[in-house]
Amino acid sequence: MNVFEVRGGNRLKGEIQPQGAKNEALQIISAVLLTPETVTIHNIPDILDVNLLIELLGEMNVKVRRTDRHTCTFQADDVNVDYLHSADFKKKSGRLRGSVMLAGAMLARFKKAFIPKPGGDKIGRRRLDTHVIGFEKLGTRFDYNQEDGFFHLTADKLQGTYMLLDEPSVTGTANIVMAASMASGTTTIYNAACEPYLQQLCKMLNRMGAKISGIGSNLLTVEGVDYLGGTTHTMLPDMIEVGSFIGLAAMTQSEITIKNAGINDLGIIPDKFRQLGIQMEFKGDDIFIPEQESYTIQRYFDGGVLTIYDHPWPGFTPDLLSIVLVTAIQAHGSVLIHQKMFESRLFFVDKLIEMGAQIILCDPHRAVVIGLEREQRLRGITMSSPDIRAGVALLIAALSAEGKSIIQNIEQIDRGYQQIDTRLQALGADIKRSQK
Ligand SMILES: CC(=O)N[C@H]1[C@@H](OP(=O)(O)OP(=O)(O)OC[C@H]2O[C@@H](n3ccc(=O)[nH]c3=O)[C@H](O)[C@@H]2O)O[C@H](CO)[C@@H](O)[C@@H]1O
Ligand SMILES: C=C(OP(=O)(O)O)C(=O)O
Repeated sequence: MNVFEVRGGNRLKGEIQPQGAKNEALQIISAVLLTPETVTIHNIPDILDVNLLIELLGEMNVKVRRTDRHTCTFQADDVNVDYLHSADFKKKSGRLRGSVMLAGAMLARFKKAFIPKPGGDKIGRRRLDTHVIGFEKLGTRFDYNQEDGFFHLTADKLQGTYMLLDEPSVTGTANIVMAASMASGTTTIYNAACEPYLQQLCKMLNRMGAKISGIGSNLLTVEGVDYLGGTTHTMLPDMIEVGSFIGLAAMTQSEITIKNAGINDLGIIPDKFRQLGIQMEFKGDDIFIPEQESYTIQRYFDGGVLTIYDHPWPGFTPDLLSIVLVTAIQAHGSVLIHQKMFESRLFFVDKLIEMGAQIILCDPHRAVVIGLEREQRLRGITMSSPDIRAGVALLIAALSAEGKSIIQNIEQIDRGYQQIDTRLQALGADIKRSQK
């Protein structure tokens, strides 16, 4: 088992560039199944989840050629649909959430798909109803196998229709859009998710010949086409990494420049960190975060305590709430963190409390952070990373703490952050990966 050994307290300095977006990559790479032609993808993050998805495509007989570490060419001209029945697929696909999105593309092209019991973060119930009901509305039959947790999906033909999604599920919308792109007639998807990940997917599909309008809104119209062709796509910078680096800079009192941050696609993210009192300057597409001795959490106009909560895009992404929470630990003032979507994503605060943070966990969804105002440092401890974002939040806490911390289960961090140890070492962080 790999662990990170962290000695906290160093101020960091320098430039860091975000990787390509993980959650976009999982959609885009699934979409290569929609065409027998070549698809070239740039800025692919070199992380566990994405590498596993690429491996799965290889096992399905998709020709994969890595031209460099972050560029791959895919050609799905001889897909082995039967691989999806194999024990190997069940095992591997169950290790990441993104594998569910193979289904939309498979249905569009082969009228047959499986949704595995998905992996991904164990952060509470993560239902797939929106995906399956959307497919059903397009004319798909499904069979749910209680034993293996697999949905078996088949269709004679996909027929466009109107649908109002039960919730704006990110991977669900991606799946339905991919299936609808090659259905007969027009599909209208209302209450669609509209994260930049999805905007990027829709733009890519349009370049392949799809007819999707309403991109960036919660009302997508997809006119089905018979055939999609090859294309080239470049992933946006990972907005969750950008947010993580902003939080890291504030907690460790560091001066950091986030290069090529993709500012136009960050939505409300910079504003949420500004509400914590963090200063930042946009210089072209870079974000400069100055060293700040202190930062003060804003209050509402009426003096009320600030609440930061998650909401479907363009609201604040749930994937950054753990980072906001940890960043508030050394602020002046208090904030209520309300994680509405996931019911098990806040339990990692136990470790932060053990390190000396002042946090009240009100219930599984809400925690109040009372800032320490840098009057007292956190203490290093041994802890285990429960999910990707909590893992990085703990890493930020450890880098700001006094003494040594050991972070176990770092595979969780590696799922989503590319060589985070070496990249942070380059900024002056004392972090070592070792086997225990
Ligand atoms: C691979 C990938 O892209 N993963 C992201 C994707 O997961 P994923 O697509 O799995 O998440 P969903 O958007 O389906 O929703 C996540 C959970 O939140 C609940 N829910 C969703 C929408 C809503 O308005 N209210 C609500 O309560 C759902 O019931 C579900 O349990 O989107 C999540 C929500 O942004 C992110 O945390 C994940 O990082
Ligand atoms: C929850 C996340 O990922 P996944 O959906 O892959 O588990 C995340 O990226 O924060």
